[in-house]
Amino acid sequence: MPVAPAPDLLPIAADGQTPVRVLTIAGSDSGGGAGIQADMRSFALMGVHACVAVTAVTVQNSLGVSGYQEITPQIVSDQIRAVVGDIGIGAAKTGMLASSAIIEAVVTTCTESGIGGAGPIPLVVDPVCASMHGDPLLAEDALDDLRTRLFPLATVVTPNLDEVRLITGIDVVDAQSQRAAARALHALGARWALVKGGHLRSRDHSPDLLFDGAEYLEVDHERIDTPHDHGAGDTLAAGLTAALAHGYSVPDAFRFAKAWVTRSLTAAYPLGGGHGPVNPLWRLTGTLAEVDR
Ligand SMILES: Nc1ncnc2c1ncn2[C@@H]1O[C@H](COP(=O)(O)OP(=O)(O)OP(=O)(O)O)[C@@H](O)[C@H]1O
Ligand SMILES: Cc1ncc(COP(=O)(O)O)c(N)n1
Repeated sequence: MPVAPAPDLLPIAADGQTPVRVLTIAGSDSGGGAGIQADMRSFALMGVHACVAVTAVTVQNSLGVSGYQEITPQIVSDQIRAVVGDIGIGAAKTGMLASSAIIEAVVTTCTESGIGGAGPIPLVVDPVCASMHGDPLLAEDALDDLRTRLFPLATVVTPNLDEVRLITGIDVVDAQSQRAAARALHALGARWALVKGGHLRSRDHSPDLLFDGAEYLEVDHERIDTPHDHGAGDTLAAGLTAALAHGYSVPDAFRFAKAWVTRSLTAAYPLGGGHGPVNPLWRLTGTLAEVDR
């Protein structure tokens, strides 16, 4: 697959005034490291205006998630309609969706709004099932709706290896099983499947694999030695979403997003007594060229 070099930085505003807009449909993290808060930090630093449809409010810190309150499906749909109709968006992403009822509301509203599927607005689906601490963020009985209702709408799905196991039953341990997982995810209806390698804990690398049903594209990076990787998945998906909103192809958006999250991992910081967040604030003084990609 021929791939143009990923942009070092995304252009700030197409017309010099109003930036490209995106929509994140996700949960709030009170600790400020993942979910909507991770998305907003990255989007702001990528020069993208982010609209938000909140799905749930989690009670969370660096040690874990102790509870959450779902937003009603009607209010989730209303948030999406309100911003798509007035502000207009170039791409959207989903994160924590919590329940079958919220998945159904998101699928219905995205479909009628031209988001994902045959619509003109690309949709990145990060199928969040649990936090990095293992605390559930999706009802068990909603897994099938994620697979059968949301995946067919996805331009790209971005599961980590735990989510791959839940969704496909495949245990990814090496390059061969990572390819098998990508094929299984693509067969569920996503146009592109991105199997993230961050949980291949035994490896000294973190290879991510993208598949469009025909060809594989792997973008790898040496593992960064840090326990502070909270929000890494959201940050990768935010990078994809921003680049897609700018009109980049999925492979180019992937290369940009991988460089963005890698650079944000190198700048991650300790916070509280557990896992600190990845840190896109490097963008204020640094460049993507500072990571070897
Ligand atoms: N230690 C690391 N060094 C380099 N890259 C990493 C590391 N950990 C994760 N990544 C990269 O970060 C991105 C997110 O991957 P990961 O598989 O950890 O997803 P995730 O579990 O959804 O993230 P998180 O739970 O941390 O939010 C991927 O591009 C992955 O390769
Ligand atoms: C609201 C919300 N969304 C997503 C995650 C996943 O992020 P992580 O895997 O880093 O815990 C999270 N913990 N909280």
